[in-house]
Amino acid sequence: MNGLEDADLQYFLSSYGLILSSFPEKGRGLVSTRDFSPGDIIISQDPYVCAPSTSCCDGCFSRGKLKMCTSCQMTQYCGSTCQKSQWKLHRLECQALIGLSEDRKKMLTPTVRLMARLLLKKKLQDDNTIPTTSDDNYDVLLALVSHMADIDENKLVLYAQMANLVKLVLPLMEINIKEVIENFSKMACNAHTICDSELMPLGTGIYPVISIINHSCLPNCVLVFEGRKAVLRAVKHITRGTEVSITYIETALTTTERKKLLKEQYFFDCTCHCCNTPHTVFLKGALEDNQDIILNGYRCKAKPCHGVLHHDSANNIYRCKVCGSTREKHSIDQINSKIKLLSERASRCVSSKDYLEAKDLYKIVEHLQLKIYNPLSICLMKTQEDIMKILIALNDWEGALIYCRLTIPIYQRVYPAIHPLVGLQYYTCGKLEWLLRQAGEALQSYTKAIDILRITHGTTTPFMRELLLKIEEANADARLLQRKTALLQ
Ligand SMILES: C[S@@+](CC[C@H](N)C(=O)[O-])C[C@H]1O[C@@H](n2cnc3c(N)ncnc32)[C@H](O)[C@@H]1O
Repeated sequence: MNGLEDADLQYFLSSYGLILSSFPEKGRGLVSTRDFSPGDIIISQDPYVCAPSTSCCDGCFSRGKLKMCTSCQMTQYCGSTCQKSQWKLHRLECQALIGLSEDRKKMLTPTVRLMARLLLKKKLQDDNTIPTTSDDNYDVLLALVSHMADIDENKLVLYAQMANLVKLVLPLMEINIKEVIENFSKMACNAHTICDSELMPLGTGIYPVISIINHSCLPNCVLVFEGRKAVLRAVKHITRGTEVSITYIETALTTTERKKLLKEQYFFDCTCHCCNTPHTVFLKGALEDNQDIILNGYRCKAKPCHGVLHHDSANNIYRCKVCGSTREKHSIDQINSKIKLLSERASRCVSSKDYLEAKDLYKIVEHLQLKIYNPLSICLMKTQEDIMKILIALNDWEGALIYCRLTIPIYQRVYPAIHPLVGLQYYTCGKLEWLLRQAGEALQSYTKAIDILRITHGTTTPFMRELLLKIEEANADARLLQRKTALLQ
């Protein structure tokens, strides 16, 4: 990016209270030039390009009733407004898609379509068919990191194959294969998954300014999506001069796992506060231990000890730090092998919608996990979540509520207090309680949900308006119930 464009971008960012800065160990990043409070929108941006990965409207990413583009039969819209809004770009894409054989169409992954759209958008901007702005131009994209030197050869071969496919899709365009390969590697570490309000993935987008934001495992901001628009909100007080950060990964992982994932996908060694400070936490109010061992470690078998086990590699055993009792490594390995096999079978049953079998299998997995892992471990949380989803699919609200409630203490341990997933789990809990006519409990859960989600999601989206309505309903019902009880006494 040349000096002038950099100055344009700085000018654009200054209107949001942000400045583009450079960090020796991270490259570029965004720093606040004013204070932000939790819930404040810092910046929102439409994607340079985006592509759905599931059945949703290509314009607004909604999932209601959709109509297929009659020409290419590959792009869907919720109505004519969305179709018109995308027409300039889709007109070129549509012409290309019509010319493809059915076999080629099948090879068009969302990533390949995203790249084709990127090249088409650049062409439209080069031809002045659509405007170029300081935050919506190919040059901002060119400045994104690609980590080309770090990518392994197999990945590069894959990117080259994908670049050739893009060339086949756009035969009338002059395609620079090297540039497309580099763009694929940029996508891998800069693109964002577009999710709905309940964090279900809908597609992928490239947001050139949002992509300048660096990662922290304990970030001060959260990125949510309103349709295709990415909205960055503060989740903590951010004082002037502080770097804004988001998390690139699911943080319900141990430090070792997070570091590995970030290194593999984003090519950096995370040195955030969370990764650098060995966490000492309290379990059952008394025991202190390292966060990683609590989240992924094995538990003491001796009752009523709640100790976690430390690996004694010299003797190939696990030893409890609290009571000293031991467990053989091979017996733990045996149980883990069973867990793995049963989880795979259960997951296959879910894919084939055999929920009853899946439920039974996951319950055995849970039983085995409880034998070796401590009750706050991440793997147990994941199994309990799977069981909850299956029970919801089976309309077993009571069972689902029990599992939903079981996961909340683990959510509270693995996520920061203001995290969309914690808010959404309270929301699910509230919905189940409401279905079971537990208005008072539902009101409490909805209130907890809204306390978090008003910060992460704001209050104006349809999803949040619905939640606010649910709270009103639950409130009215809970008061009615109170009055009835008072009359009976
Ligand atoms: C989406 S980009 C962020 C912007 C990037 N720093 C730049 O200069 O354009 C992601 C890349 O930024 C760097 N990065 C992000 N967060 C980091 C962190 N916490 N520590 C070190 N490098 C980081 C890594 O190179 C990563 O692949």
